[in-house]
Amino acid sequence: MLRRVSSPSMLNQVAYGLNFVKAVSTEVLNPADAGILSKARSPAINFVLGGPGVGKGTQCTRIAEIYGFRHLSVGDLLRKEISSNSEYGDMILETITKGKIVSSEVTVKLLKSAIESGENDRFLIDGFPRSEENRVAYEQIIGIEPEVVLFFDCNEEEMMKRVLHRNQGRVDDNIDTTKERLRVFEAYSLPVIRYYSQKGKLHKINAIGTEDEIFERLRPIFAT
Ligand SMILES: Nc1ncnc2c1ncn2[C@@H]1O[C@H](COP(=O)(O)OP(=O)(O)O)[C@@H](O)[C@H]1O
Ligand SMILES: O=c1ccn([C@@H]2O[C@H](COP(=O)(O)OP(=O)(O)O)[C@@H](O)[C@H]2O)c(=O)[nH]1
Ligand SMILES: [Mg+2]
Repeated sequence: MLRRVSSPSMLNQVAYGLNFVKAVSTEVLNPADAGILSKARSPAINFVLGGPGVGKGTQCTRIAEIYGFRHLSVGDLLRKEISSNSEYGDMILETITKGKIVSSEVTVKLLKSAIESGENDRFLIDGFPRSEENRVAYEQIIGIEPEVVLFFDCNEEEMMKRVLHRNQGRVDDNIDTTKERLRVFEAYSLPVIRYYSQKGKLHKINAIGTEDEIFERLRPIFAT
């Protein structure tokens, strides 16, 4: 169970230059919880990164099914919060609609409970961390080093085309929000990708091709 304290945020949001939505709660996770999952276990974590519409969700579904991972789309976790009328729902909807990044305080809390729930201990975390600030918050609160970080690489024209053809009724799948998501990806997510590249954990995948072709590029990473 996460407790909260009302002291100033332990995450130096300004230092990471994030444009936080003003309405976001100032509550923070208690540092006493940092790095500790409440169940005595050590899950295996893999991150799946890439711009909007690049095919993260599509490939995660396949990898999860064939190689027995639990697929956690952080975007889906946030959308569930909106539809369940949680206290954060309005703020999350506003942030997603603008194509910005939701506060780590909320995202990491949701991710932590999702990791703690269920039986499967091997995770594909899809679409997170989206910024260096997300990454640092994850390290402080969850603290499990990812084994593999996938980066799906694709040109912006193709990503825009895929988003606009996605047809899932998402508030953010329109030209203007997707332009902003592409800008946010470049400004905030690429530094995370560079970080894991420098750590030798990054697997860059060419995301151009058929779904089958891309899955074949992923097999060698997981079929060990
Ligand atoms: N290799 C591919 N070629 C063309 N379209 C694709 C490919 N992979 C996925 N798509 C389609 O592109 C859209 C975005 O895919 P999705 O998996 O939701 O991406 P992401 O999770 O990265 O935003 C979906 O409509 C999906 O069916
Ligand atoms: O860790 C995350 C994951 C998602 N989002 C928000 O949720 C949106 C949709 O994310 P998702 O991963 O579902 O989009 P995709 O990249 O798959 O199109 C993003 O643009 C962000 O506004 C976020 O703030 N933090
Ligand atoms: Mg997705």
